[in-house]
Amino acid sequence: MSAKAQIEALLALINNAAHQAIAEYDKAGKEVPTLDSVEPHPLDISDDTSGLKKAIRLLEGACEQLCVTLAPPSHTITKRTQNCDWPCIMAVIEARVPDILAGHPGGLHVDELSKKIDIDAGKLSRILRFLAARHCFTEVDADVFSNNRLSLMLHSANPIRDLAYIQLNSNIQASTVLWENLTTQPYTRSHELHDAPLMQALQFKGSYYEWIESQPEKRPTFQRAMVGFGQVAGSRCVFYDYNWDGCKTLCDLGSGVGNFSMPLARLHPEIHVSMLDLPGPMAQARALWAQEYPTAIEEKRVEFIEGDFLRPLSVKDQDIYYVPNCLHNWSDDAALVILENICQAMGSHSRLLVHDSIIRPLTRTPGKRVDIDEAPGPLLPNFGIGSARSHNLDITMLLAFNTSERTLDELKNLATKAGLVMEGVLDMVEMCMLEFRVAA
Ligand SMILES: C[S@@+](CC[C@H](N)C(=O)[O-])C[C@H]1O[C@@H](n2cnc3c(N)ncnc32)[C@H](O)[C@@H]1O
Repeated sequence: MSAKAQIEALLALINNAAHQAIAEYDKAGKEVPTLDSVEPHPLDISDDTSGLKKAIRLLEGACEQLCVTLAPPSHTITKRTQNCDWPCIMAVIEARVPDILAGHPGGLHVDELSKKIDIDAGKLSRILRFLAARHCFTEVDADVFSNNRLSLMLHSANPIRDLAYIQLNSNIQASTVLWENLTTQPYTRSHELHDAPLMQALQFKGSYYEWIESQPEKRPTFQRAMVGFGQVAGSRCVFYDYNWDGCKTLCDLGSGVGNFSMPLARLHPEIHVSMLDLPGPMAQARALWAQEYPTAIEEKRVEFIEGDFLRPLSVKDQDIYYVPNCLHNWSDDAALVILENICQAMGSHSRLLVHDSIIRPLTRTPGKRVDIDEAPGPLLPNFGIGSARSHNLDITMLLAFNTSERTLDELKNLATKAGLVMEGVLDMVEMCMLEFRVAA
């Protein structure tokens, strides 16, 4: 296809995808909010966001490919290497600027803001101006800033803020040693968790989870960040897109505080849930459920198990074993041990659901069966920037854990080695859920 034909095709995709996105907002009962709006749209907090996610994946993929095609390459590369979102977002999170502005709906002059947070007004103004130029905060008058749809995501009451904080903190620190980690001993060819760039940067002799366990004050932020991740990844569409009929017992492995288990227990009170995680998260889970869903505890519909999925599991013969966002934290060897432990606990009726981000192929293989969505040409088959989060997560795993996100084939092969057979794949746009049974 010629460049001109590609450009026309991309413009058509952009037009269609934008109209699909508008239709999703309308369907949710309210039209698309303007960027300076501070009222959440029903779709912002909906569990069922697959339609919007599909439209945005196409839109972002096509817009980026169009810009990269038409802009001089020097422009695009320079733009990417001059990314100053990281330090500016970190500064407004640390200074709690969105929290302060929440008390000033008409906006606050930077001189007043500067007095409240003790940061030089001129420097603060430039940081806010940088972010406002990217639609995070609104400059309502010269040097007067107010919150908007994006900046409210960084308010301390929003778990997306915790996700941003955790990711920025670890990625910024780990990035400073990545090159050294890739090229010097003992890190260069190591796949050990304790040799991850972040652990090197922190000079911590252990893995990421040992680091988190060693700092009780960091645990709540991490678990809230996981709530934020579940929201942004649209994980809850699994409640609508998977058939839960017939499930009476479920073991949620690496459950955290129950991002998945609590809504499931509310939607399906007939299911008994066993949550299993390390002692720190389990203590947090008990406290959270006692506060937010005591009925489930009183009715003995939920069990909290301090455990280690790298050891044989005590919870046997469940209808479903559910592993959300966990395998990517482990090397192939360790992930195989986890899968083998689950396989040994499963009965013939049991199903294992692995819910993770999937790396989609960047090449098309004619004749190969495709179990997950593939983008139409001239987009890259993985939707390009439309799938950016899986690749960002892949690099985040490299930085913090020395591990990776996996392709569908890589996950399938690991599970086969563990004695499992894949029964199906649920493509949830950003995440995938793979269903397995024990091999006969
Ligand atoms: C990325 S978080 C996912 C949390 C939750 N499943 C979610 O999706 O929000 C991974 C979880 O695995 C837990 N974990 C780490 N090592 C573990 C182990 N050896 N045994 C059990 N859980 C573990 C962590 O404490 C953490 O809660």
